[in-house]
Amino acid sequence: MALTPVIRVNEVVREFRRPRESPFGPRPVVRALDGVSFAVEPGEAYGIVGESGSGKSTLSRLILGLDRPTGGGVEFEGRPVLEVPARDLRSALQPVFQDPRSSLDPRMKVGAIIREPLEALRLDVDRAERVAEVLEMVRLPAAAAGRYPHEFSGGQRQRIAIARALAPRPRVLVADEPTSALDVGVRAQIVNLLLDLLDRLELTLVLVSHDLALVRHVTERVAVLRGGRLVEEGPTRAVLVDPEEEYTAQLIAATPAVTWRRR
Ligand SMILES: Nc1ncnc2c1ncn2[C@@H]1O[C@H](COP(=O)(O)OP(=O)(O)OP(=O)(O)O)[C@@H](O)[C@H]1O
Repeated sequence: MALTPVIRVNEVVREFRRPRESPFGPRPVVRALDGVSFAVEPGEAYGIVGESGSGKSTLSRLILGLDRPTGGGVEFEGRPVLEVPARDLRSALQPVFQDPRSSLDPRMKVGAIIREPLEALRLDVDRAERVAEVLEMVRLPAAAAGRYPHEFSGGQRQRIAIARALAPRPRVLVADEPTSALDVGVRAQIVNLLLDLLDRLELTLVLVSHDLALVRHVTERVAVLRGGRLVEEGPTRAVLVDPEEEYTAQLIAATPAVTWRRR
C-alpha cells in the first residue's frame, strides 16, 4: 500500500485583489497560484523553484497553513491542513524563514527564543534539556542559550533559527530561502547542516528557493513554478540537469554555476 503523502497540494488556486487603479474601476485580481498539484512523500526532500513572483512564497504559506487558498486545498498527513488543530500542526510542521535577523526577537536570549515554541505549544518536555539538545544538533555550544542573537554571526543566527524550528520535534520543515541572507562561504555550512539533520532526524523537507544550485544539492524531487503554474516536476537531477521545459532550461542558464561540496 502506498504511504500517505506528508503534504498533498491539490489544484490550489490563490488570488489576491490589488487596490483599484481608478476610483470606480474594478479591483484587479492577481492569480499567484493557478491549479498547482503535487505530493511530498515521508522522508523526502522536495524543492520548489521558480523566478521571482512565480508564487513560491505564497505556496509555502499555504503549505504551512498560514493562508487560505481561493480554490483547491492542501492536506497534511491526509487531513486538510486548515482543519488540523494549530497545536498538532505546529508541533509537526515547522517553518525556517529566510532572514534570522528579522525572525529572531533581539530582546530575547537564545534560550528563551528556542523555548518559545515549546511554551506556546504547551509541550510536556524538560525545556532546558531540549534547548541544550537542539543547540548541540545545530553545533552551537550550550552556553549560547544565555546570549542574545546580535552576539552571533549571520550563519550562527540561522543555526539558532533552525534549532528553534527543531525544538518541538517536527516531522517536516518548510524552509523558504534559508540561505539567501548569508554569505556564500557560510551557505555551504548551513546546507550541510540541513542535510545532516534530514538524515539524522528522518525529517521531510520542503525547500523553497530561487537558488537552483542549492535545490539541486539538497532535494530529491523538484517542482518548477512559472507565473503560478507548475510547469515541470520530477527527480531533481532529471529536471535540473536535463529539463523538458524551455522555461526550466532558461532558469538553469540564468543561474551562476555554483556547486556545493559535501563535507
Ligand atoms: N498579499 C499579497 N497581495 C497582493 N499580491 C500578492 C500578495 N502576495 C503575493 N502577491 C503576488 O502574487 C505573486 C506571487 O508572489 P510570491 O511572493 O508568492 O512569489 P515568489 O516566487 O515567492 O517571489 P520571490 O522569489 O520574489 O519571493 C506576485 O505577483 C505577487 O505580487
